[in-house]
Amino acid sequence: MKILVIDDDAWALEHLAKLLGDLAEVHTALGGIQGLAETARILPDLILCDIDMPDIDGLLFCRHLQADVFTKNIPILCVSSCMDEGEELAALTAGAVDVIRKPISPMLVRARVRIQIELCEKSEMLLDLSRRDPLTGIFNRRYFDGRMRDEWTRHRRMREPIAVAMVDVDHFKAFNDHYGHVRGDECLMEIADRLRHATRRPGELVARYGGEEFVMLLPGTSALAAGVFGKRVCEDVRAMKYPHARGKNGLISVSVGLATAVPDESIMISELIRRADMALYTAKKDGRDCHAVFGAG
Ligand SMILES: Nc1nc2c(ncn2[C@@H]2O[C@H](COP(=O)(O)OP(=O)(O)OP(=O)(O)O)[C@@H](O)[C@H]2O)c(=O)[nH]1
Repeated sequence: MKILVIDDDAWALEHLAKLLGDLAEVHTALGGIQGLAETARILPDLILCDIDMPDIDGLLFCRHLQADVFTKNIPILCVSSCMDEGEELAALTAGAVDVIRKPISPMLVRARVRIQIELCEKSEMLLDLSRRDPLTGIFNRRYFDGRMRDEWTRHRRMREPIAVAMVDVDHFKAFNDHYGHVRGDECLMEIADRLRHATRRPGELVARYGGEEFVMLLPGTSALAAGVFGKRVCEDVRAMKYPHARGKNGLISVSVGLATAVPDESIMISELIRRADMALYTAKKDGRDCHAVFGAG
């Protein structure tokens, strides 16, 4: 948890930093301009900002942060030496979450900062929960969709290939029928864990797409590299040696369909996913426990 304290008065700055030092990692900035630079550099979780500063005042500072998508959600506690109701309202309207009065009461400042830290931690937890699949703990489809959109735009700009792998557990209905749903759930958790370990490179991601189907996002991956990846995923799951009485060779296995594209105006994300799905269908038709790359013969 990083707190940035901004004040044009060096003494007040040091006093506040000392007061909060045991609650979080405290950074300081002398004045609004330095405050903006420090915000961009460290992206703090919480900011305490004096209102009355000669370069950029606290209200303008709040508006700057509100206007930027990367900083608009950082809570700002404004510190004011003015007892004016109008200024307090202006600060709250500009985006501050609360206003602290100078001369500060150390106990009240600490209590207010603690509340904000707790709120930050709770919203971080909720954000994480909203991104995850409750059974397996890996990312869910909604998070995958968002990341895919971001990566698609980035790859389009860089004119680089991006690949998607659809991974489907083989004969899973038979697994459930034979061992029951609880064992089925346990099996999905183990497979998710194995797939998570298979995504090693930065930017790679695995998500539960639904039911017994997983999706993997592979940035900067050509068709050739996608094929190598698909083969390794099948091998990794095979190596689990997870018993499946009605599976191929008595073990759990997966089929993997992959598709790759350099994003441009001729193709949409949904088309890439459809191609990966078609490749998955090919892998199932080829006998399962194998991979297929769309368009690769
Ligand atoms: N235990 C458990 N089973 C699930 C879950 N989600 C989906 N399933 C089961 O997964 C099975 C998927 O069956 P099918 O779509 O027929 O596919 P399959 O039996 O794996 O056959 P192939 O894909 O052709 O190899 C169904 O029986 C679903 O009930 C889950 O969260 N937990």
